[in-house]
Amino acid sequence: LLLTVVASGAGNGSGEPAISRRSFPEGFIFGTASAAYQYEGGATEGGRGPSIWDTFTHQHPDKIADGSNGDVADDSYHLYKEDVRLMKDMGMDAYRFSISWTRILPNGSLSGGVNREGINYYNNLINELLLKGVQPYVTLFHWDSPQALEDRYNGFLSPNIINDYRDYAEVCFKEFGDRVKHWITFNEPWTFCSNGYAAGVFAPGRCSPWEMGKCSVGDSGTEPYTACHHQLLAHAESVRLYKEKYQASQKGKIGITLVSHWFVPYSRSKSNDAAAKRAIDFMLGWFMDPLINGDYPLNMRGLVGDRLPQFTKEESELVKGSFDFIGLNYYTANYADNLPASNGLNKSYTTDSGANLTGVRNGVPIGQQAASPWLYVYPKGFHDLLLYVKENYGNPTVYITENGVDEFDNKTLTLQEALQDDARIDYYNRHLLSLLTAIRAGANVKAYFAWSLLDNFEWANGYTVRFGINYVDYKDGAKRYPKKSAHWFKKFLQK
Ligand SMILES: OC[C@@H]1[C@@H](O)[C@H](O)[C@@H](O)c2nnnn21
Repeated sequence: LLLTVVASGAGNGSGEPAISRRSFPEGFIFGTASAAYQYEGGATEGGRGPSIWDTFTHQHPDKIADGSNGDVADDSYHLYKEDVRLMKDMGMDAYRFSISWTRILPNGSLSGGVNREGINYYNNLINELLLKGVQPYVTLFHWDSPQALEDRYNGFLSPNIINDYRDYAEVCFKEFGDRVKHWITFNEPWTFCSNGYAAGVFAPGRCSPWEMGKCSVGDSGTEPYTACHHQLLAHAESVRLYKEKYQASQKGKIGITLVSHWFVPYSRSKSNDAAAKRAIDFMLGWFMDPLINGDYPLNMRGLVGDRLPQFTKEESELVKGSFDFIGLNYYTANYADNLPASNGLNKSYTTDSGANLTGVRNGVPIGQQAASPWLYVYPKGFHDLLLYVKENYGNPTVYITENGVDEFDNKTLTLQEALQDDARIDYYNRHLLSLLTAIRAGANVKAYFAWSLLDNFEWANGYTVRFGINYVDYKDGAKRYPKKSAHWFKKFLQK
């Protein structure tokens, strides 16, 4: 009861960890997470080819809050050893990072050639991690599709990408699989397909003309579903390859990372309960239902109709059960009620669920709003989401692959002031407590990765917000400085 009360209510304010790693089951893994385009920089170094995020930021700087890009970012391409030192100093067990597809295959396809300099970079990073006793958890795709495949056949809108992705994954299994024992095929298909093809605010920036992204091309009512259908099939094909050809000898585990908010009915009514259920089906069920049951949720089938692709019998059997673990990213929660009936003309993923989602009810936010406007602090949602997955999807092995909070980049602060991230300590205190209550209620969670090790390029927000446990001084060679939360984690992680 105490843990639940504290997790849902106040943090402990003092900044001291309310709990520590010793409160968690023996062998529970703690780490930090990152992504190639947000961290590496070296965008044209070492033979790397352009991704759709290079194109998107350079062609549409107006779509990035500060007009910035990942050309240099945190310069982890050169500073990765410093990154490993920081995570080791905190006592982290593992590091989740993504491989840039175009650093390995600059033209996207195997036929375009393997870039040995790219292989070398990731070998150096993996070897440095293992030398310092930190386990690598590798994401194969964190939104940075090869521009060459976008040009050749519209990237994930074409089934051609399934083979190219599988070939790319096989190069990684072959080159790194002797040391990498945890593979994540895709990061958040939901975000890639909704922001990239419905809203049009992320690369490749496609959407219907009336959507907020002001896109020149796209269809928000069909393309999100097509792109993510191909991501699910590419995921399943690469899992089949790993299990048939590599898992026996390499003894690793493979899964996929999904994201979901928790959804609270706006008011107690059957109608709003149903709206909350549609909301989670359209965000989490979109992928969990195929992975667990072999088809999309009934809610989606009923509301999206023939705009939602069909799985063949073989595809359904290939996708169903295609994981050793489910990666889950949790940040926030929304209230859900019903969207007013639409004109039925402007079809879009963003309105198909018929659920109206907001962080505020009668003028009161569901929790403290962070710098990112979509992020409201609601730790109870973490517990409730994990119990929902346990009860509705057979309690699969779950790794929390991201959880975290941001503050604004505030240029009026001194460096010392900018390091005082008490709100982040409170966020982690409360969310780790909530996670512990869920584990004690039977949720099958085996790992937790904090987003993020460093401040980094936050997509359409550029560098205007900071998610790091360590501060990055972009005005001084991306120098790293531990924030107060880094010292908090060092205490929390003491064995
Ligand atoms: O927005 C903060 C972070 C991004 O930086 C990550 O790249 C992305 O995986 C994510 N999903 N939810 N929240 N996040």
